[in-house]
Amino acid sequence: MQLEVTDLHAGYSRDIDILRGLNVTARPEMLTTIIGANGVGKSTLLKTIVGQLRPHTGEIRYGDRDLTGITTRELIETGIAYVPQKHAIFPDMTVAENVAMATWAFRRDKPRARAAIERAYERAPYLKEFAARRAGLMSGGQQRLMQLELALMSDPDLLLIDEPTVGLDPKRAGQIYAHLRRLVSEEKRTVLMVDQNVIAGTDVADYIYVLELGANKLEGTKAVFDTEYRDAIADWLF
Ligand SMILES: Nc1ncnc2c1ncn2[C@@H]1O[C@H](COP(=O)(O)OP(=O)(O)OP(=O)(O)O)[C@@H](O)[C@H]1O
Repeated sequence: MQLEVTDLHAGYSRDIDILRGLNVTARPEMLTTIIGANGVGKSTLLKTIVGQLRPHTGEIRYGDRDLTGITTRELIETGIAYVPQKHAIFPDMTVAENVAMATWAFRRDKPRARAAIERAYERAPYLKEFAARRAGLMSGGQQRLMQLELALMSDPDLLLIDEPTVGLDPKRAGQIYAHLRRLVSEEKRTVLMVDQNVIAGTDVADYIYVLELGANKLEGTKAVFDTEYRDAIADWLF
C-alpha cells in the first residue's frame, strides 16, 4: 500500500506551521529517503504521520485509510511501524526485556506475542546471544539494529525510520543501510526514512525528497537525483 501525505501543515502549536504544505509519497516496496538541513521538519513529518502531532490541515492516507489522529495500537494493526530517533529502546532493561516489551500492542494475544518473539530471535540471533545484557551497554550500531528488529516484530508493511545512522561510524552506518535495503528488496516492505546523511542516505534510496523550510524543494528517482541534483544539493544544505 502507498502512503500519501498531501498539502500537510503541522507543528507544535496551533498558530505556527513547521510543515508548510508538504507533499510526500512512500511508494510500495520502495525505499524513500527524505533529506533536508537541521530543523527543516523531517522528524516533525514522521511524528505527524504516526499521530503524535495532529495536522493543522492536509491529509495523510495509507491506501484508502485516513491516518489522521491514529493511535499507536491502530498504527501497528494497520501494518505500520515507527522507529524514532531517540527513546526507541529501554537502556536499563535487558535485551530480552526489550524484546518482550516490543509485544505490548498484542499483549492480549499471547500466541501472537510469542510468535513475534520467536521470529525476532530467528531474524536476529544476536538478540538471543545478548538476551541478558543491559540494552544500553550494546554498541551504538547494535542498538540501532536492535531498534529496527524490535519495530519489525509487528511484521509491518511500512517502516518509518528517523535518522537511523546518526552518530555511527561509516561501517556501522553501511550495515544499517544494507539492512534497510534488504527489507525492501528481499522482504518486500516499504521504507520511509528521514536522514541527514546526504550521500549514503540517498545512495540507498529508490526515491528521494529534499525539503526546505517545511516544504518540498526537490524530488526524484535515484537515477534522476544522481544525474541532475547531486552536485547542487551540497550547496543548498551546507
Ligand atoms: N517538541 C517540540 N516543540 C516545539 N518545537 C519543536 C519540537 N520539536 C522540534 N521543534 C522545532 O520544529 C522544527 C523542526 O524540527 P524537526 O525535529 O522536525 O527537524 P528535523 O528536520 O528532523 O531536524 P533534525 O535533523 O535536527 O532532527 C525545529 O525548528 C525545531 O526546533
